[in-house]
Amino acid sequence: MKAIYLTGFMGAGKTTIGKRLSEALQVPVIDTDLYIEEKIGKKIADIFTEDGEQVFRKYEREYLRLLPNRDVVITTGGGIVIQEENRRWMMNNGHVIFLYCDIETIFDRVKTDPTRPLFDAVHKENTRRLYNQRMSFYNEAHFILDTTSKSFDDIVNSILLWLRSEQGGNNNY
Ligand SMILES: Nc1ncnc2c1ncn2[C@@H]1O[C@H](COP(=O)(O)OP(=O)(O)OP(=O)(O)O)[C@@H](O)[C@H]1O
Ligand SMILES: O=C(O)C1=C[C@@H](O)[C@@H](O)[C@H](O)C1
Ligand SMILES: [Mg+2]
Repeated sequence: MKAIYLTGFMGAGKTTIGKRLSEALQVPVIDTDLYIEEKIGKKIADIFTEDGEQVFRKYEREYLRLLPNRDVVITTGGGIVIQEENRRWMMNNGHVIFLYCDIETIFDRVKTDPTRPLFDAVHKENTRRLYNQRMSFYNEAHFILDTTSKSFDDIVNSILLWLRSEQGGNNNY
């Protein structure tokens, strides 16, 4: 099976769905944010404050290429799609699945959280702007799934059905 890249805005459910999907498919899951934190030995929030967003984006771009591209679920950072070369890499190397979620639902899901430096739950207009700016990038996916009012089980089942159709109807993904 080609790698599955789960994309979407902060709070869209990438980590939660990625874990369940990896269990269903019996392949490992790798989270790009956690991978960077382990390799650099710093929390994302500290990379942003100490080194700046551009340095984080460089790590994101470089490490994406080092990850396996078969038999794996990769849950990506919410901003991975802003770099064109990342979008191209993922589209060429795996199944890109965009977990869409309405922004107001995202505000309900994600409260103020210091681990997400770009998520501003106080000045919501900043977060809405970021969300709108990125939408066309997220939409460049192989499969777009609206998760807004769906349960975790429904989301995972929809992805499995789509994967099966991509593989010509067999279950070997
Ligand atoms: N479909 C859903 N229904 C209800 N709650 C959800 C759904 N998807 C995600 N959530 C909740 O929203 C929160 C954020 O989910 P999660 O951490 O999986 O998102 P994420 O896309 O990985 O976010 P980030 O980009 O910030 O890492 C969690 O508390 C999760 O339980
Ligand atoms: O949406 C974003 O730009 C980000 C999302 C997180 O997953 C982290 O990758 C980081 O906080 C940046
Ligand atoms: Mg996550």
